[in-house]
Amino acid sequence: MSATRITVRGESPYEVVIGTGVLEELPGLLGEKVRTVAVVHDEALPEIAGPVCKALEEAGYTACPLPVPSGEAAKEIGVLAGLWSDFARLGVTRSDAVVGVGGGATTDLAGFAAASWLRGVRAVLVPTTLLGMVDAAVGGKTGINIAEGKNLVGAFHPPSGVLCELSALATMPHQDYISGLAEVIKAGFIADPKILELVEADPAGAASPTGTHTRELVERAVRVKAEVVSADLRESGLREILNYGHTLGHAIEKAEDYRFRHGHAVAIGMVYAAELARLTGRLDAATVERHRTVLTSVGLPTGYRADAWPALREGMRVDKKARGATLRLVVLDGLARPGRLEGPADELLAAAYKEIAE
Ligand SMILES: NC(=O)c1ccc[n+]([C@@H]2O[C@H](COP(=O)([O-])OP(=O)(O)OC[C@H]3O[C@@H](n4cnc5c(N)ncnc54)[C@H](O)[C@@H]3O)[C@@H](O)[C@H]2O)c1
Ligand SMILES: O=C(O)C(=O)C[C@@H](O)[C@H](O)[C@H](O)COP(=O)(O)O
Ligand SMILES: [Zn+2]
Repeated sequence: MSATRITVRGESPYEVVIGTGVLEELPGLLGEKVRTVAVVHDEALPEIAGPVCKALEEAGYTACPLPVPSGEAAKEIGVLAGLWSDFARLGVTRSDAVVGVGGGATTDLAGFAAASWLRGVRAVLVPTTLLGMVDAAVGGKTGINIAEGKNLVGAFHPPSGVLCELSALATMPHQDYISGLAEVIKAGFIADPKILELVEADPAGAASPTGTHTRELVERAVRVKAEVVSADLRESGLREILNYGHTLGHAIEKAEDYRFRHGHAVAIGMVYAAELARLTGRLDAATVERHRTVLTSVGLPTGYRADAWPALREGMRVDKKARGATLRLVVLDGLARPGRLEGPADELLAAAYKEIAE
């Protein structure tokens, strides 16, 4: 089957290329002026980074592999500083490029390294996880974590291209795969209910990289993300909807010292947001229950420890959608009708948490 191309519009439009056997398209996404390519890759993925470097070398580029720690351990200032030193040693100039190969943690880091080096060099991303393909690599949000909160340091730096080689998904650990499925389901609730129908019709297939509808789920979620970021790159309004479930989700990740999968935290956060919407009369109980059933059907969590509430309430204060002391959450006014809950009272926030507390 030929590759699918989804264009992200904006100041510098770029393509998300989705398919099997698409690595050969990488040079085309880099452009002709580039000479040195810093290939920032998850250290656990030499079998993917190797062919990427080979494709670049064969196309005449100088590919320099730069392995970084797997997972969230990559999104740390020390790792970023190490990359800056590597770029200096390799002589990466403004006409060169960074290629990020790995899951969302790796591409968030690689993207931010590209954004910050010489005030911005070209980045092309090769996501290797479901989450990376449907969400992290698309849209230009890059960054790292600090102890005070998730993604608190970063930049908007859209890539010049995104290459989703679907065969990479075959080796993904199941829990990491369903973590990505949480973001796919998020796209279903905020914008494309057909996604929910596909997951509900075959939860086991949805939770597998070889499911009948894997490619359709990836493409639908990428289209949702591409449409939103094309309209609002810098999150001045519409883009906030992609943050559905993230206000509590990020607080859970922080409380767990970033050792809790992002998608699992977002799954819990979506049920929390749905309960908030129900308690404020926006969402019917059936749609709240639909959150629980669809997430549970693919093995995702929908509740969290009761005693964690004080820490989570505190953690939510650094949410990027807040304005001053006013917390703002994305909630649904109905299926695929995202709205905002502005300045909720503490009692309301606590009452919704009681509904998901275990
Ligand atoms: N920038 C954005 O818009 C955006 C969007 C969503 C999420 N994110 C971020 O993405 C991160 C999560 O990304 P993730 O879920 O991809 O996790 P990840 O990058 O931490 O990868 C998860 C695990 O999968 C392994 N892995 C990656 N690809 C593999 C493959 N093909 N085969 C076998 N193992 C593989 C990794 O080594 C790691 O152990 C979080 O930091 C989150 O904040 C960013
Ligand atoms: O692209 C966006 O915008 C999103 O909010 C997508 C989220 O899935 C993603 O986790 C993002 O990194 C969260 O951004 P943040 O600004 O809340 O850190
Ligand atoms: Zn997310």
